[in-house]
Amino acid sequence: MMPVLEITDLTKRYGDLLAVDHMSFAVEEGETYGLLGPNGAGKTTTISMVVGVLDRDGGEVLIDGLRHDVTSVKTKALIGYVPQELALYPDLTARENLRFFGHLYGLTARPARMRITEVLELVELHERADEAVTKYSGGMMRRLNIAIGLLNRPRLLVLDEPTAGVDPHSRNAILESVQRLAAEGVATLYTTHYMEEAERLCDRVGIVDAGHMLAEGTRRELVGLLDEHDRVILRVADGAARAVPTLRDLPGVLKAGGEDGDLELIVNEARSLLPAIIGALGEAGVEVRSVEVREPDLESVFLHITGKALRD
Ligand SMILES: Nc1ncnc2c1ncn2[C@@H]1O[C@H](COP(=O)(O)OP(=O)(O)OP(=O)(O)O)[C@@H](O)[C@H]1O
Repeated sequence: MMPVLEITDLTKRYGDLLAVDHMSFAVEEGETYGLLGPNGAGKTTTISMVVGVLDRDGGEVLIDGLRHDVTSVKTKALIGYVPQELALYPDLTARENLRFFGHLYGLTARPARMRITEVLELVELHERADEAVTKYSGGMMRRLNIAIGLLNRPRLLVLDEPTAGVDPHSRNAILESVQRLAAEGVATLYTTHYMEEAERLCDRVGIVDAGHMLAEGTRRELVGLLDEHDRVILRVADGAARAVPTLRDLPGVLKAGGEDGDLELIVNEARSLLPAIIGALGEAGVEVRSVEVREPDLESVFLHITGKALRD
């Protein structure tokens, strides 16, 4: 299958600064790809070149296999771009804003009306669509900005830090919209410096720092780069030592130990093993009081690769 977006050796200089250095990756249909990196890593510069608002100094961008740059009209029509800055008319209602932008995109009245209803529902603003945008919260404005980016039914949706600084309700609405769009086959390129969000939303993540793509893959693949495993810590009523041999025999348990009221296990995949662990303890007559799972995460991966924390 041909990827919706394929970039090769994308490069950008600002004077002496190599802001993006031979960046390459691809995003498939229905895939959500996250660029994860700290401020200044080059995420915005990369996606500005991807969408064609910024000239590149080197490399190639293909959208649906077609060469794409700042002057490409045909490929630009395949992209929905939602920048960090809001571009809205505050005195108009959400629906009027959408009508205005729909007109700019060349949508005629009837299809526009239908599409506007669809995108309003997608970002969960339909109930407040006829209020002036001045009355909206920051998160609602961000959702309206996304709705505008969706008007032209993009094949590729590009979102630059869409949840930065928004309230939890809007954040959820945004993440759910992206998930629904992915189910419809939209390819999404997403930048964030929130590790949890990249983990929850993205099928694959590219870890970037100082203009470089340091590693990419699924969460599992990236965590697999670490020499770390999941850890399960159980607090039990009594008989901890008695349970240890039983636990060691469970498939997927690499190490088990315990004394007093605590048991600690090193396992392959904690979440899928928990029922077996708790079941085995029950059979051994050991009562479990609490369970804690510690999994290595993308933050640990970033730390491992760069030697520094993702957030300052
Ligand atoms: N127009 C510009 N002129 C000069 N330097 C720039 C320009 N735009 C960005 N830079 C620099 O390029 C580097 C990458 O910036 P970029 O905005 O792409 O990073 P980012 O990962 O998107 O960070 P943020 O999350 O803060 O947007 C930074 O060092 C930044 O200071």
